[in-house]
Amino acid sequence: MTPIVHLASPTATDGDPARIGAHPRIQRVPSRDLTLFIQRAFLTAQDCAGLIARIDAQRRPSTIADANGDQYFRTSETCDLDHGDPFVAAINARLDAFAGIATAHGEPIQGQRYAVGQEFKAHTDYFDPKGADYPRYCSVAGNRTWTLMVYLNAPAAGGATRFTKIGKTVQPETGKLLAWNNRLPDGQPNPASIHHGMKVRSGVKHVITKWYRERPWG
Ligand SMILES: O=C(O)CCC(=O)C(=O)O
Ligand SMILES: [Fe+2]
Repeated sequence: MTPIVHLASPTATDGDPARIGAHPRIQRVPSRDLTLFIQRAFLTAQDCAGLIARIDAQRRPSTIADANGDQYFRTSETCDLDHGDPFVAAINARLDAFAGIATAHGEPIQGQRYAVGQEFKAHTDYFDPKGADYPRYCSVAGNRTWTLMVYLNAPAAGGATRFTKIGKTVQPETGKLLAWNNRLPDGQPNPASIHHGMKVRSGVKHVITKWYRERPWG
């Protein structure tokens, strides 16, 4: 079990790279074009196992916005984690504390599961403001701002995350967190945040994804 830690909920509406960069054991990926942080062992193996069990119990086919005609663009499965579950709520509080962003600005955590051959081709997490699905996904809460993603395990082969524009590939590792800003300093979407969840070659890969919004969610 995750110890119950009472974290003060942050009040900021956006992530602050200086604050995130000051966390212990944090690494910043050198890039002029993207603010991207890595922290190994953000979650324990026990936390990860608890999340994997919940994801496996509740999964559905993953979806994308702005369908592009490629039915193999995102072939994984997704789980909408239940935030009424105290275990999930505790992990959510830790993600918010890490991001330094008010809980109200976060979407519920999702789990993603990739079997052999499954992937999520190169995409951005923000919604294209000119895309047909933008009003549907963004009219209330605005666009996505920061992404936090945690690998829950390391598949036997494959499943890296490749940031194609900045030329950085991150290997899955149990409990390793990635955090990046999907926006430029002026608030516009940052195309250099494009990334590819590469095919799993052997084993199964699980991650959680946590997205923050410009305005409160829901
Ligand atoms: O699984 C990965 O490595 C990337 C996942 C991802 O990019 C997403 O869910 O938006
Ligand atoms: Fe993504």
